[in-house]
Amino acid sequence: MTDSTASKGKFISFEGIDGAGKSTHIGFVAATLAARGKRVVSSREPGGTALGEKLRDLLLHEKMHLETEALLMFASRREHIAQVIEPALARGDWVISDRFTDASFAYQGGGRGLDRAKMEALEQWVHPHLQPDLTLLFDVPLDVARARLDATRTLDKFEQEKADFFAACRNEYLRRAAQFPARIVVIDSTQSIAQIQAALGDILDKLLQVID
Ligand SMILES: Nc1ncnc2c1ncn2[C@@H]1O[C@H](COP(=O)(O)OP(=O)(O)OP(=O)(O)O)[C@@H](O)[C@H]1O
Ligand SMILES: Cc1cn([C@H]2C[C@H](O)[C@@H](COP(=O)(O)O)O2)c(=O)[nH]c1=O
Repeated sequence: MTDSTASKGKFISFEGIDGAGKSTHIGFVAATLAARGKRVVSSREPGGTALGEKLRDLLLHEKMHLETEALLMFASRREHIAQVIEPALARGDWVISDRFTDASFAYQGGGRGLDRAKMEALEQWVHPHLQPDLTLLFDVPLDVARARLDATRTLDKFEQEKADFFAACRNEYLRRAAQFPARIVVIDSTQSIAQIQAALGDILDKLLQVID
């Protein structure tokens, strides 16, 4: 949970393996919150700042050592937290981030095999007192995600990975959902977009009821 003494807004992260469908729903969640009178800041990782977007370009297109990749993800995150997330929460705005630290555990940890303890050390260093209030984990079988990706785009470095990489990412996401059930809500992303939006509406209603 966010540190209530340091922040007044709420922080929602979107997660899932590439092609799970998370980005499709960010606009819907932002519009739902805005209709309920919340000021919303939408952002993404890696990225979200001028420097973070430069790091994103490197991360998504250049080969690099696994630990360099993990460190650059957290470098982008440090900048994102300092420049975007913390100021927005302090103003009372809601922050929606397309990925946050669960992605590092899933991709660099699960997918690439980086020791979880190293990731935990980076997390403690970079954001010891900040966690999303809610994480929406869009979960789909690998073949569904792959078919969605193949239908739509030129693949980046991560999206070109093989099925066993994404299986390990997905397992780590689901392991974390089991570890943090109060924060991470798993959404069956094989459902239609309309069904998912109905489920998201219910989740947001509950979150807003707790607050209002
Ligand atoms: N529930 C759904 N049913 C059918 N198609 C979907 C669904 N959700 C998303 N899609 C389609 O799948 C494709 C990938 O969706 P999207 O870009 O949201 O995935 P993503 O998880 O954000 O991927 P990435 O993390 O790689 O950006 C898009 O063409 C989108 O329209
Ligand atoms: C934050 C973060 C991201 N990644 C990977 C996951 C995706 O393949 C890309 C981001 O692309 P998206 O389509 O915009 O989601 O980066 C990662 O490996 N580790 C991270 O911490």
